[in-house]
Amino acid sequence: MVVGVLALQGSFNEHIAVLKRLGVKGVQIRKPEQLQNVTSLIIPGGESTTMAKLAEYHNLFPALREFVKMGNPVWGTCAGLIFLANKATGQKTGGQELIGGLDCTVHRNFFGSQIQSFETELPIPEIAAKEGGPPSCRAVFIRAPAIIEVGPDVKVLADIPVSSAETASSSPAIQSEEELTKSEKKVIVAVKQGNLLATAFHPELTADTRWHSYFLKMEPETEDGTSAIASTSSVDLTFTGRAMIDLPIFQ
Ligand SMILES: NC(=O)CC[C@H](N)C(=O)O
Repeated sequence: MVVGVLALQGSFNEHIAVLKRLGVKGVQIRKPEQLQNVTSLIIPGGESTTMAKLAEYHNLFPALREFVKMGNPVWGTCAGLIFLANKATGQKTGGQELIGGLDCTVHRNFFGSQIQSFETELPIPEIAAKEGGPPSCRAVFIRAPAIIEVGPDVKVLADIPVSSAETASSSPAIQSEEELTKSEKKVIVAVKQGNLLATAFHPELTADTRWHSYFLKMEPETEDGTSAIASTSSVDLTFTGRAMIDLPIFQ
């Protein structure tokens, strides 16, 4: 199994390192033709406008849209979530190109700027049910987006009460209460739609490999019907200390 990781900017090496821990090869993707050599793709966090300009420069958008349309498993983390969304609000002047495919509206910097980055314990019932381990994970939000509207075929995997997102209520990014999802003023931070997975936070910056393991199982099964990798229940799930929030890759 070979997983592509879009390597234009951002935390692509961190994703490749987690895949390696799970015994899976991750390859950097910078050119459209490289997508032919992989069956799934991770779009990492970074600076989404910069990533979009680089993707345009390398003429990657048509091939990325085709890759999504073919139903290949694709996981967008943070900026990668923005790439996959059909609609993004809070964009920079002039906007940014999106791949689309994920039937949702994302707010690009919902929680505010870099200094409003935060970490929180996030309940992940679906992931814990499938991957074992604790019922929550340490979620690292860096100048994070959030999903403010989802279509009927989108399954919510995690959300957080806006109040618990520390600065969210004072974040300049929120236009109005109406922008939030209707249910108890929660904001959605992880979804799945068919073979598309999207998280507003960075599992690649923690020691918890369950999100990667969950994504890999979205891969086609092997000939004998087993999943392509073993479960991660034996993996040490303790958090490896302070996340790399100030990394330049997220500036
Ligand atoms: N950590 C991230 O990927 C930040 C994404 C940021 N909201 C942007 O649009 O650039």
